[in-house]
Amino acid sequence: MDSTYAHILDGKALAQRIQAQISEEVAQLLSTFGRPPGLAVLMVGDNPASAAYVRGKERACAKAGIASFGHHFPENTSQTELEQTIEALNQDERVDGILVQLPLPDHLNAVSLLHQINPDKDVDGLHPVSLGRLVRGESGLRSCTPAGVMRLLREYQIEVKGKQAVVVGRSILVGKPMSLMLLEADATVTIAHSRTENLKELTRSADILIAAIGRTQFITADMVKPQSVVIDVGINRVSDSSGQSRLVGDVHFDTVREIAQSITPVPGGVGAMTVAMLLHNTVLSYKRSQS
Ligand SMILES: Nc1nc2c(c(=O)[nH]1)N[C@@H](CN(C=O)c1ccc(C(=O)N[C@@H](CCC(=O)O)C(=O)O)cc1)CN2
Repeated sequence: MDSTYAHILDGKALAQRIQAQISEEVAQLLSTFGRPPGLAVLMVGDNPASAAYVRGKERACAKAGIASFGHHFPENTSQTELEQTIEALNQDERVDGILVQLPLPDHLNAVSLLHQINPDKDVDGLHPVSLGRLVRGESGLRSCTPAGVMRLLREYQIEVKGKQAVVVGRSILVGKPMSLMLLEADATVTIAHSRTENLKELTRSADILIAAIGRTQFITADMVKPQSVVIDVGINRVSDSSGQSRLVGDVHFDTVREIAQSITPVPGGVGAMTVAMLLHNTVLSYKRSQS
């Protein structure tokens, strides 16, 4: 590796290692308790990106020996039908985890559906009870993407305690839980967003910068503190001049890697960790139901 470039935090390789460990654990749990952990995924419509993520989750479950129960609904499905399905899954003893793939079509109320999931099966960590446990620092199911970031930082032995962390983005899926998890790990946390004034001043103060703003290559080298850790949560599909499409993050990787100490790539960084953490949460929920 050229020493002037940042160290690459390889989420894909780490996710594969975690998933291999989960497979071994699932085999043991199956022989002890006589059934595998189960994950139900609800998907509405045929958004191609969501369909690809759901397929990825189902493939990962199959590889780990986790039973997956796919519920794929047409675009015009009603709120009531989804509520009834969630209620049935809440009662289903084969199902340890339930998730609603986001985003949902506009006519559906995602928040109300997420509230209906039994918090003990909330493997996406998006139910108010799960988020409340996070706020209080109690153990519980943590949202997958920020949990994946924390695991990456831990595995690469990146010190979080006492560091200045700036999270750019305030979504319920990433920005808010990410900030709370960093706080839980004793970082000094600032949340920035699209309305933040003097954003560059803030991001340049970050020892750990989390980009989760949903804007293609928004974080440029002049916004980054030299020798900092840059975590890119963005996933944006772009087309080049020849019409070829590829994924890029919220960070301008080619320039930022010249000044950061460590950086996650896109693809191959945080995204892969999301699925590994989902499997982790499903197994955690299963083990709790057996004890
Ligand atoms: N209910 C949920 N909906 C959504 C979530 C979520 O955590 N829960 N997150 C995203 C999408 N997502 C999982 O659902 C997800 C995103 C990215 C990846 C991933 O593996 N990315 C790879 C690239 C994959 C590719 O080539 O397309 C990477 O970054 O390396 C997995 C899952 C929104 N919805």
